[in-house]
Amino acid sequence: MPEADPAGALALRDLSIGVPDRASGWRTLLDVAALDLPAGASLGIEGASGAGKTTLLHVLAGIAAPRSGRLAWGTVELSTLPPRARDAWRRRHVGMVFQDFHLVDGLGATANVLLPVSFEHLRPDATQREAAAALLARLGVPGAAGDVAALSRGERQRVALARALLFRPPVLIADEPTASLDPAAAALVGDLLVGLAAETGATLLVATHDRGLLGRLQRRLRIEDGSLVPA
Ligand SMILES: Nc1ncnc2c1ncn2[C@@H]1O[C@H](COP(=O)(O)OP(=O)(O)OP(=O)(O)O)[C@@H](O)[C@H]1O
Repeated sequence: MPEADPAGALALRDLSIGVPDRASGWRTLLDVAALDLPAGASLGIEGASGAGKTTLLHVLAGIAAPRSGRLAWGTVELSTLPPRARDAWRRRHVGMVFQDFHLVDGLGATANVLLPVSFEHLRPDATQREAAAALLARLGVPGAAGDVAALSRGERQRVALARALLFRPPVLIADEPTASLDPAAAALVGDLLVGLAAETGATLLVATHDRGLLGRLQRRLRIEDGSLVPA
């Protein structure tokens, strides 16, 4: 097992998370007094629909800002960074996997895996192409050049997983990654997600209702009545 990158250690203090609200201006979804995760750990987050799982993951990924409090990954105080600096941090440190894959139809699997390189306004080099092809082969995705629209849902999620892992990020965040898959595909994607996070030393955060996937994670918390409680 590789040593986990210290950039993947999470520390939250007095964090308050919510969403804009038309009537009151702001609706708090979740308050976290303290949460620490060592680099390389895995955490599952449960909670009823609308509890705030996605909002929490977005804050932890730096997509959205907390209302107040401290959020640090390693030595980076993410909660103090302006949006552009948060985006730059996220591109270098976080791999994201979503329930609905976020693939670009019309492109092949390899091209989809290489999309983060294009987001940096760069052309993928030979090493990156080889890394993408190797990941897809490792994940058992057939026909890397063919249109991803022709792939099964489980195969599409494996392409999304390869894309999240391309830069071997210290943090892997997955939002209901198995929810739209049949049981066999969900089990395979769950195994790969947990296995590859462990193999690369990444800290893994997963919001999910999938009991099988939750059972493979080291720690489980539940959003209940605006707090994070042991699940
Ligand atoms: N940008 C936004 N503006 C206003 N309200 C929002 C915004 N994003 C989410 N919400 C609301 O915040 C609440 C929490 O949403 P969130 O998507 O985080 O929940 P969730 O636990 O992930 O739910 P699900 O399991 O259904 O995906 C919901 O009531 C949602 O409608």
